[in-house]
Amino acid sequence: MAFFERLLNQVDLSTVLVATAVFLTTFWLLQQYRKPRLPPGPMAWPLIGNMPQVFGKALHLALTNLGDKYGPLVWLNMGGENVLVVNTIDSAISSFVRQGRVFAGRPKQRKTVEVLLGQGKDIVMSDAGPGLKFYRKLVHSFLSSQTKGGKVHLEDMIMLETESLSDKLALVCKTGTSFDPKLDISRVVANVLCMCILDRRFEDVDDAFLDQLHIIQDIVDNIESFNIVDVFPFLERFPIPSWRRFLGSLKRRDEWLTQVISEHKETLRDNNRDLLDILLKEQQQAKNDGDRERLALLSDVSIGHIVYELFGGGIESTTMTILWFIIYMIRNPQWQKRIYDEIHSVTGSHILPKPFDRSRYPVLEASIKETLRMAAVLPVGFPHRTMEDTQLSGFHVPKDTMVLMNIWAIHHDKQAWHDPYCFNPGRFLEECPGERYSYLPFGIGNRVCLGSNISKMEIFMYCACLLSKYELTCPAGDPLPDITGIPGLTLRPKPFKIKLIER
Ligand code: HEM
Repeated sequence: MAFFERLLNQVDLSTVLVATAVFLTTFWLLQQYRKPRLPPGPMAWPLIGNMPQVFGKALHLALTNLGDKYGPLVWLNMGGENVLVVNTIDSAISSFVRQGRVFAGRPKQRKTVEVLLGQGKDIVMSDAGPGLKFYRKLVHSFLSSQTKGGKVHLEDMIMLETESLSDKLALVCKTGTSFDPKLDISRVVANVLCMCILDRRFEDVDDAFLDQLHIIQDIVDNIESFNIVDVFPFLERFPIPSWRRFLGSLKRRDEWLTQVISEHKETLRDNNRDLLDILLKEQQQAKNDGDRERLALLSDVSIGHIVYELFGGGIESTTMTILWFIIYMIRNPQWQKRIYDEIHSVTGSHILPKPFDRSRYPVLEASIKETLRMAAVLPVGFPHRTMEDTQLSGFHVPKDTMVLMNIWAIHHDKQAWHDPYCFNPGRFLEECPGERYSYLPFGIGNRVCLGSNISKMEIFMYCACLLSKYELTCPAGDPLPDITGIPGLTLRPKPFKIKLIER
């Protein structure tokens, strides 16, 4: 005791305060050192997090700006949810490929998705796991069997639709009128997917087709923008107009699918007409085997979701790509002429290329690749989720983090591309040596797009059809079509009209 009394008499108050401050600072620094280091990002506000940094702006552009400031990985908090943004090809490979399984989850479901799926399961919104693996394998093996060379069926389907597009273009060109190409393009895109998946096609003016297009649009709108019911689920009992409209669309989708599935069941034969036949036969097999697990994955509702997702998702992204191609061609007539000359030097006349001959048309192929780079139709892909705690480039990434692959930023990375905002198909023609392929329009890793090959074939044929006979222009007096687009889950071009001039 005497020792402490003597010590206290010798030490003045300021010394005690300094020592305490040093102790607390050291303790805090040690705590910080031991705490897992998260990727860098802007400071988050209580409750709203980093909403102000992205609110009211196109998401892909806001995230790209943050990437310029904070680097390849950006950490955000969106209304309480951890979000990691991946802005470069190297970090995309490190996460989605090298740690493919960990980064393959999908975010937790919200009310819109719950209602969209009902009792069923699907591919796009399903978490990684044996069910998803089973679905992906089935769909992948079917689609790749269709898109490999020598499959007369798919080639015939695409040629048939190309001819129907060609007839339509000839008709419009003859009348000399300008027109919005969206409906004609989406119809031929839809017909190939629909034939492949459901063995049916839509006629030129078909109310059933228009109805399905509206339903798809409504579903996409509701998924991409939070419906008020997602925020306050109890509101689903109230007559909120956007929610009622969404439910109405789902009812019409379900009626259509029930009809298509029951017609297929009644006419099921040994040979497979389409993907739906394959899924229904798998269902039958699971019943025969008494395999309850597989049967649960193959309920009519789940089969309906899978076919509708492939059909709806495929139409939207493929159509948007072709519309962007038209826009870039109108704005860059020198590339139109090069493609026209290429088609004519290979086929020797107005004859169209064949879907499996893409390698013979490098200029057209390069222009399509450059369109996919510039437009980045799915600018931030579909959100992923980490399935467990992990490390990425020396940073800690906790389980259940939402991960956004910023395809837009990767496609416009100044380190990888010279003048990235300039449309230049020469990049894919070895005319710009040294440019790195910071390029993943169809995603990468375990959740990579399942329809890339079929959509590439469709895009190639319809773009060839447009350019093999006509010069694409905008109507006299109209400004050039805009390249900023309408942001959302997909980046859609603003409505525009074209005029065809026969060459
Ligand atoms: C130009 C056209 C297309 C583009 C740019 C595109 C792009 C993409 C992208 C970026 C993803 C997200 C990958 C991820 O989550 O990491 C995706 C997923 C997907 N795509 Fe495509 N896609 C196109 C056409 C199609 C077509 C025609 C189909 C169907 C036949 C299709 C079916 C799917 C499916 C089912 C998924 C989800 C895969 C999963 O969640 O495991 N896509 N696509």
